Amino acid sequence: HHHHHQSVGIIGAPFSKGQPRGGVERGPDLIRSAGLLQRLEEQGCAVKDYGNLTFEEVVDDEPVGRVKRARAVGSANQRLSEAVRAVKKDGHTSVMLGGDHSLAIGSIHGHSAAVGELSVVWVDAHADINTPLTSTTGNIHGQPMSYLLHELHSKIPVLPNFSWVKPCVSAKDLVYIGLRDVDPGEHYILKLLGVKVFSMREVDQLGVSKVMEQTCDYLSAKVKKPIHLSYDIDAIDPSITPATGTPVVGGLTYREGVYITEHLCQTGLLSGVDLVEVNPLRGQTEAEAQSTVSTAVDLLLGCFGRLREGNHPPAYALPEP
Ligand SMILES: N[C@@H](CSCCS(N)(=O)=O)C(=O)O
Ligand SMILES: [Mn+2]
Ligand SMILES: [Mn+2]
Ligand SMILES: [Mn+2]
Repeated sequence: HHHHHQSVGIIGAPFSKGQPRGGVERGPDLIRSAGLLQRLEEQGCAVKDYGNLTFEEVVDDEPVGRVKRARAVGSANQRLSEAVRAVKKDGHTSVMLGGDHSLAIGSIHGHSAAVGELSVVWVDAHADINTPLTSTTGNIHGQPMSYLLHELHSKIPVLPNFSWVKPCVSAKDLVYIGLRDVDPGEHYILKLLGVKVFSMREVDQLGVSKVMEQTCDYLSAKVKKPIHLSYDIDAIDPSITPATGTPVVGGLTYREGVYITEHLCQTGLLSGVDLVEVNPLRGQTEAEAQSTVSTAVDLLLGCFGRLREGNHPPAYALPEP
């Protein structure tokens, strides 16, 4: 048999209705064709590709209050939740390739259905914690965390195709890294709930290694829980990853971005990963799309044992003359 660092289950979620810009649904296949699975296997992972989910067409998905495309988003995430739960039940670390960040609703919900309580590390320029009533855009990719937190449950109105969503994360088990574009309503929520936040100011002040040290100390202060890493490619500076829907200057360097995944990998607690918001149509050139996709691949390889010092297969032996 072979030594396997990790057993990885890949789910493609080609979904874009959490936001208005076409192209983000191309993320899963672009990340695959950039060689993700082959590279994971080369570094000693066992990889199972569960393929791309298909989502039901929803007609007449009229706004509910300000919330846009609720029926499509609710339906897609219910399907994703089932799929992630099954991947976890098969014993893999789940990797959900987006698609927009509204997919974190299903991914985290399904992960928690399989493993129970978990910690969430949310790496993003944005907090994505608007409630349906604080959101000014109505785009659900800016709201996913609000549906998942126990502490916000009373602030969530009834939405069509959302009745299946049960809050499953406690505010004390959530850590943000990379924030630099947070709405007033979101900032109020983060302060009210005392959510742990390492904004880009803290990244500058502490450096990424201290941020990761403090993140892991904070999350394991009481009970070590499986970690769900929800990585929005727009956490990285747009000079590196411009092909995304809501780019914000002053982001993480490539090196900081990879350090985050390398560090979480070595905790041995990484249990589910999202990689979202890669949108090739938002790049001005093919090269910009390629840089964005290849960075996404490298971030994922860091989650599963790749080290910049180099790697070699466990069974490696020098060739004899
Ligand atoms: N805060 C804004 C922008 S949220 C950006 C969503 S994402 N998933 O981080 O790209 C909103 O609520 O629409
Ligand atoms: Mn062995
Ligand atoms: Mn974002
Ligand atoms: Mn996001």
